[in-house]
Order: sequence, then structure tokens, then C-alpha cells
Amino acid sequence: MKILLTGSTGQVGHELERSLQGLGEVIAVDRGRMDLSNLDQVRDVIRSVRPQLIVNPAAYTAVDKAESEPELAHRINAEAPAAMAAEAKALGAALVHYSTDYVFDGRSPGARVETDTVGPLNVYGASKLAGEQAIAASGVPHLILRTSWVYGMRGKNFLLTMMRLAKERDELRIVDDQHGAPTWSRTIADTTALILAQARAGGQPWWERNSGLYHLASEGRTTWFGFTQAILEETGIDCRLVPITTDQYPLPAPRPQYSVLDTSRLQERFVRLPDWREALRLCVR
Ligand SMILES: NC(=O)C1=CN([C@@H]2O[C@H](COP(=O)(O)OP(=O)(O)OC[C@H]3O[C@@H](n4cnc5c(N)ncnc54)[C@H](OP(=O)(O)O)[C@@H]3O)[C@@H](O)[C@H]2O)C=CC1
Ligand SMILES: Cc1cn([C@H]2C[C@H](O)[C@@H](COP(=O)(O)OP(=O)(O)O[C@H]3O[C@@H](C)C(=O)[C@@H](O)[C@H]3O)O2)c(=O)[nH]c1=O
Ligand SMILES: [Mg+2]
Repeated sequence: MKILLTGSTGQVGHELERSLQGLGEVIAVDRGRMDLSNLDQVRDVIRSVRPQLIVNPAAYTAVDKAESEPELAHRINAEAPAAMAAEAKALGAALVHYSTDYVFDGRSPGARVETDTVGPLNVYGASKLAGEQAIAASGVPHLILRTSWVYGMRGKNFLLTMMRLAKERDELRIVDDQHGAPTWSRTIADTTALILAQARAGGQPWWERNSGLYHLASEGRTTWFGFTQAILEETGIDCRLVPITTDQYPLPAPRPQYSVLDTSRLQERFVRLPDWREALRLCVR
């Protein structure tokens, strides 16, 4: 199987480049080869590579910056995936795509299932939702994997930011009223590969029975404050932590208050997911 992988310089893409190796020939394209803001280039690359599977972790992920660049965010997060879906469909290929807990408004507590009402609060979330909807509407065989609070030992993420800040400062003030599940980039990549491998082992292409939307995040939940406490415990870095409210940390983009994803659908069909705290421990190790 020929697999076209985007975003291999990103957190999830980097892990996927490793995790997908056993499944076929992985052709990784970076921004230089395929710029997602250039839709003609997206189409041209897919037509020349002719993959059987496209895996697309590339995205515009700068949540605050997106508020002042809505058109660019929409092109990368919605129009490019729509173009990938159309090209994949024309080739008879399938598409694996990633989305976010930020498609939800998060106004009430409780974990969200795939069929729950969406209502993004910010430009990033709206652009990601538009991407999901375009793929679903295209009729291409697909997996859309919604994840949350991604971290890892490379790239730009909350774990590395907090490790740096905690070393630099005596005290950190961290929001303690936004609830979610931190998810290790490696969990996402390995789970993706497992789903693809399992489905293939069934003797029929996975999309014949399992095309659709799935929540893929760690088990359990915490707040950004709780996540930071755990980061300090695991890394042994010493710093005073002060819990604050969202109002006390103003940012350009509003964030959902409760965006825990219910992952039962994925776990019942495919594979168990690890607890967030345990995954953090393994990652830091
Ligand atoms: N990060 C998070 O907390 C979460 C992420 N997600 C979703 O998971 C997926 C993976 O995210 P993650 O790995 O964390 O993202 P990263 O921000 O770590 O990586 C983004 C990747 O997209 C690439 N990219 C951005 N713009 C373009 C462009 N115009 N053309 C080509 N490539 C581009 C980047 O390339 P370059 O290095 O050149 O910039 C990079 O490889 C995304 O769909 C994201 O929306 C979902 C929930 C949480
Ligand atoms: C740096 C810092 C942040 N915070 C708060 C701000 C914010 O409410 C929260 C998280 O901040 P960040 O900007 O790192 O996280 P954010 O960019 O909102 O992370 C999101 O990224 C996108 C791509 C997703 O899809 C989401 O799932 C989610 O992971 O932590 C503090 O309270 N204190 C601090 O010192
Ligand atoms: Mg951010």
C-alpha cells in the first residue's frame, strides 16, 4: 500500500512516519513539497503520487493566531482536506484525518460522544469542523479521528512549554477551570496504525465497515493546572503553581470549558486507550 503522509514535521506526523512503516510505503511530504494553503499544489501532488491512502495530520494549529488569520486557517484546515477527499475519491483511495475537541462549545460538563452537537467557540475550531464536514460530505472512505491536548517530546506543546517556564520562573499561574484529556502524540500515531492494521487483517478494507468519525484521546481527564502538576511530578522540576480561572488569563481565542471526549466507540471497535497520567509518565521517561 502506498501511503501519502502530510505534516511529518508536526507532533503527530513525526510519530506517524514511524508508526505507519509496517503498513506500506510511506511517502512523507512536508510544506516545501505540498503547501496546504496552495490547493492546486495539493491536487497535483496527490495526482502524481497516486496513493491508496492519504494520512493528514498537517493543520493550522495556532489557536490564538487563527483569530487574526481566519481565511488562511480555513484554507489549510477545511479547503485542503476537502481537496484531499475529492482527489482520494477519484483515485479510489481512503483518507485518515485528525480533528479536535475544540469543535465543541464545552458549556456543560460530561464527556462528548461523536454524535453530540458541535459549536466551536474560536476560528481554529470552526475551521477544523468545516474540514470534518467536507470530508464526510465527499463520500470518500475515511477515518476522522478527533483528539485533544496533544503533547510529546518534540514540537510546540504544553508539556515542553511548561517544562521551560517552570525552570525559568519561581511561580506559574495556570488555568484550573478548563477540563480535557492530554494525549501523547505517540498514542495517536500508534492507535492509528493499529486500526489500519487490524482492519486489514479482517480481510476486507477497514472502510467497508468502519468509515466515519471517532474520538481518540487518553482516558481520564484533568485541567491545565492538573496537567502541569503532573508534569512537575514526572520531571522533578520545582516551581510554585497557582490555580487561576480562565478570566485571569485572557487570550485572543476563547477555549471550551469542558471538552473531554468519550472514546467508547473507538475502544469498543478497535483498541483500548491509555490513561492520560500513565501515558505522560511513559512519555517523560
Ligand atoms: N496540537 C494539539 O494540541 C491538537 C491537535 N489536533 C489536531 O491533530 C492534528 C495534528 O496536530 P499536531 O501534530 O499537534 O500539529 P503540529 O502543530 O505539531 O504540526 C502541524 C503540522 O502541519 C504542518 N503545516 C502547517 N501548515 C501547513 C501548510 N500550509 N502546508 C503544509 N503543512 C503545514 C506543519 O508543518 P511546518 O512544520 O512546516 O509548520 C506541521 O508539520 C491536527 O489535525 C490538529 O488540528 C487536535 C487536538 C489537539
Ligand atoms: C502558558 C500558559 C497557558 N495557560 C493556559 C492558557 C490556555 O487556557 C491553556 C492552554 O494553553 P495552550 O495555548 O498551550 O493550549 P491550546 O493552544 O489552547 O491547546 C489546544 O491546541 C489545539 C491545537 C487543540 O486542538 C486543542 O485540543 C488544544 O490542545 O493554558 C495558563 O493558564 N498559564 C500559562 O502559563
Ligand atoms: Mg497553542
